[in-house]
Amino acid sequence: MAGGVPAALGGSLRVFKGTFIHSTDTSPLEILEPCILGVNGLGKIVFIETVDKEQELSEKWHFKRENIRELQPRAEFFIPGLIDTHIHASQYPNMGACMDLPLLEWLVKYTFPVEAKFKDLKFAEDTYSKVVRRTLRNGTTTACYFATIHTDSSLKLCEVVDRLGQRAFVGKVCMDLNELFPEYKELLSESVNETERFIAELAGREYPLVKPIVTPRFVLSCSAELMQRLGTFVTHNNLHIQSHISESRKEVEVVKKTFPTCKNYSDIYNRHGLLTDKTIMAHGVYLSDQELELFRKKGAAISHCPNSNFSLCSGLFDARNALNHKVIIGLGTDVSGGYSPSMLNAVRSAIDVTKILSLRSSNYEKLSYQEVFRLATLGGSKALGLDKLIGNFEVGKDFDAVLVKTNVPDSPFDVFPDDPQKDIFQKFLFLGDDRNMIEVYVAGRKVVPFLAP
Ligand SMILES: Nc1nc2[nH]cnc2c(=O)[nH]1
Ligand SMILES: [Zn+2]
Repeated sequence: MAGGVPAALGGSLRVFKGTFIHSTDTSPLEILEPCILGVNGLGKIVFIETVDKEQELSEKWHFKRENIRELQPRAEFFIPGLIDTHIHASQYPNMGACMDLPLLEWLVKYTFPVEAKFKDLKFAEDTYSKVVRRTLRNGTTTACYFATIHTDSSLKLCEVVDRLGQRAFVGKVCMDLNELFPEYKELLSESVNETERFIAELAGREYPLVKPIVTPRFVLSCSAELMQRLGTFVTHNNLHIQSHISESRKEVEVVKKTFPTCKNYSDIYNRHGLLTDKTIMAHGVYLSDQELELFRKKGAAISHCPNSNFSLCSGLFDARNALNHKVIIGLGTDVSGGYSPSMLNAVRSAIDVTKILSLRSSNYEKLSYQEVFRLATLGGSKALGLDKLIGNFEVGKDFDAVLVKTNVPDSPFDVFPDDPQKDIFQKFLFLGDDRNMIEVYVAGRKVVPFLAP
């Protein structure tokens, strides 16, 4: 135990000294160096101050100098845990393959068949262990997962997430329509009842960091009655919701034909009670300004999934326009529409998108790499309604963090003596990978290197 703080004050205190890099509401990139940060036994940040306060802090918090974990100057720094606001754990077997078709054909040929396999609990357990370990070692401390329509296997994902120490929302997928792959769908009543069972059973397990999220797949997979029943259910139980919206041109066209009396795609979810301040919708590539305005009014968020939008040739999401409309934005990998499980890849792809958009109109205001980093951390926390708890290194928040080391033996990039800290960070963002993420913490607990086999 570092310092010897009485258990009543939150158990053993851990103290880290070095560089901390994060975002705030007012600044997309703050490099806090050198700083000293304390984490109590409950995993909460209890102080973060400049090092000149060390003496004062050690008296107040009763820690000794020899118990401080000192980071190597320049080569090591902490960033907040990365937040993947949209990932299909059940599509992990296809990750990196099957990207030769547009969305609607891709779903039928590759995606529904792989998801159907999760009826088998053993397959689910093996696959879910792989995906959670993969995301954790890539610095994803919080993930918002889609599972499949199978309740018990969705609960298995919750169990694996809890065992490995990640923070997550997990959704049992709801879908009562699937003409083109009828083996993979539920009856309307089944979808509602099993969602209720999933939520009740998950609550009973009392996993501290795993929460349920109601998951109608998207408009084309759900009958109006299913959406209505889920909408009523979330309203009564104040639950989170995730789905897909306005991802590809073809999809938007079919949706319009299916709901001819609705104003637009967003209006369909809204009329069924599914667009709330606890909603996160993936993609939103073709949302109109009027729809973005509705998102802002409702407090609903968008998960920007640039790799997927490229890989399935869906389109280019204009994050600047959405931010100008004051819509909350997070970043998502959308595995396996997106081929990478890494949020660093999501950051790079989002930067590519903003640059491509700037080529199309002369005074386009590109997102900076700092702003995109903020989307991957603080933005994600807001999109999931967790910004009081995580997203940056503020006192009172949980310590969800990644310890980055640039000079690991097989580092994918080189640092030069004249590189300022900002450039070292930028090199990590553009070139780093899991080899550089030597420790990952969730709620103060070190979860990488892994806790469990
Ligand atoms: N990218 C993506 N879009 C969807 N729309 C409905 N289902 C899906 C899915 O699994 N992936
Ligand atoms: Zn998706």
